[in-house]
Amino acid sequence: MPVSFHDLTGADALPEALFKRTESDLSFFVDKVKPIIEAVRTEGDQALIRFAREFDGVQPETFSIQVQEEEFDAAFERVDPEVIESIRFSVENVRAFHEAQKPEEMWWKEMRPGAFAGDRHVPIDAVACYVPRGKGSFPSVLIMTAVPAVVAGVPLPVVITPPGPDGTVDDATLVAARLVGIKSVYKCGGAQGVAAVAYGTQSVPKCLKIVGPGSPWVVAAKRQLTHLLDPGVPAGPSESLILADDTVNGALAALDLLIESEHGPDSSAYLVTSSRRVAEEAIAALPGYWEKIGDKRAGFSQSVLCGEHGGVVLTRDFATAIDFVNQYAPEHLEILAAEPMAVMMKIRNAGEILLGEYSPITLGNFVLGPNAVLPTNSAAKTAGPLSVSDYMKRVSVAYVTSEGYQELAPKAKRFAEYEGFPGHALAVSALRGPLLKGGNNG
Ligand SMILES: NC(=O)c1ccc[n+]([C@@H]2O[C@H](COP(=O)([O-])OP(=O)(O)OC[C@H]3O[C@@H](n4cnc5c(N)ncnc54)[C@H](O)[C@@H]3O)[C@@H](O)[C@H]2O)c1
Ligand SMILES: N[C@H](CO)Cc1c[nH]c[nH+]1
Ligand SMILES: [Zn+2]
Repeated sequence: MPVSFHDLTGADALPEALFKRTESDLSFFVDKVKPIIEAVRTEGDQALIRFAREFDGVQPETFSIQVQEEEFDAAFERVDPEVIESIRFSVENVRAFHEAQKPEEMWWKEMRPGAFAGDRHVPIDAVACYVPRGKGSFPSVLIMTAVPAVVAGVPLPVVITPPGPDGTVDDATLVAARLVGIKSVYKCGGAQGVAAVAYGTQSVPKCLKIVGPGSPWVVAAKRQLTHLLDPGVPAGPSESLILADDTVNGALAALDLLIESEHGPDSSAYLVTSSRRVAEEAIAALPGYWEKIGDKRAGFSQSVLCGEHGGVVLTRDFATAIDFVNQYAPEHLEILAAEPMAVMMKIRNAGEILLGEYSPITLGNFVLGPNAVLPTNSAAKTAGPLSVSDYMKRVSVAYVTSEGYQELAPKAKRFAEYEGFPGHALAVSALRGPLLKGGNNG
């Protein structure tokens, strides 16, 4: 299968079609998730068990939706100590990054003499972290979604994730949950999992917000339930751009192009370069890499890189390659260039930017510290990575003294009269003074 090659050296404009993701059209999934959501709303746990059997192939007769203590213990027994060590390492870095990012509990400043105003940051009461498990298992996503919940101080952080056919949650995901400090893990994924935390069931607590990436089933359900559940950073199928200038080894660019292309056929991944040599070296290197990653992942990577949502883009010059990045607004961007920092300053739209040959996307996905749950489908034009602030809301606070009131009240009264609100005006009129504990100083 040939790698999709888009030679834009003669093109006047960048073709819109290249900016499309599989997520762009969710109509098929939207219709299909409606009855699933309705079944969870009306039947609760019974529907979750039925869908776990239907969509996740769960076999055992008895099946507890909530993960039990002994299941966490058994997971620690089964997971390779080196994997546990990598999870610990990741948790440490991700926690340190998010602690540094945590907003202060409260700030305020004196706006005018005697008039103080600021913000308090208050954790959201209950947040669900979605950890996917379809085409793979994602303990790293548990870390990325649950660590900031714990750092933010969310009173009820819960994890939902699809069960495997044996009715258990992925072992490493349970190890990560315990190391992060998460106690409540529920075996439900897909649209039914999203519906469970939106409505609450006999086992699953109702949450106010859901964070974390997922398949189109998950994304479609989140969109249907926005009136009940804040859907958080829009994170769909993984996607990446590798931006390379003419100083780069094309085989290295191809190696890093491979990374996100192996997630699934719904992913997107392009190498964008103004160097024909880099493009040709990359295209030549890919088949050798596919041979090394097994049939399943090679199949996913090929369907992306040889299909409509990936491949190699050759632009007429490097400025056009940078334009491509800004219009595409990728989830992950890796810059391979002689001066990656200088190039970075020209990028306006990307979820994350990894700079240089020693910062492959893999490091960011797993262990570096920044959050790897990032906006997909061009949402990076307006949104950023998942962060501690996503688990908190701001509450404005203000306090006005008698002195401050004297200056503010007449100005506010004029506004109220102009906007036609006599009640607002009355509250700051001379009527107020005699009603105050402090006497007639209104
Ligand atoms: N943006 C990020 O940070 C990030 C990180 C990791 C993964 N991802 C993306 O998340 C996605 C994970 O998807 P996944 O499939 O591996 O796991 P998933 O858990 O999101 O989806 C699997 C679930 O989908 C449901 N489902 C599957 N087929 C169905 C059907 N025919 N009808 C109804 N429901 C069905 C089932 O409930 C199943 O449990 C991928 O697209 C991957 O690229 C993104
Ligand atoms: N690339 C994903 C975010 O788009 C994160 C991840 C987890 N595991 C592998 N990759
Ligand atoms: Zn990845």
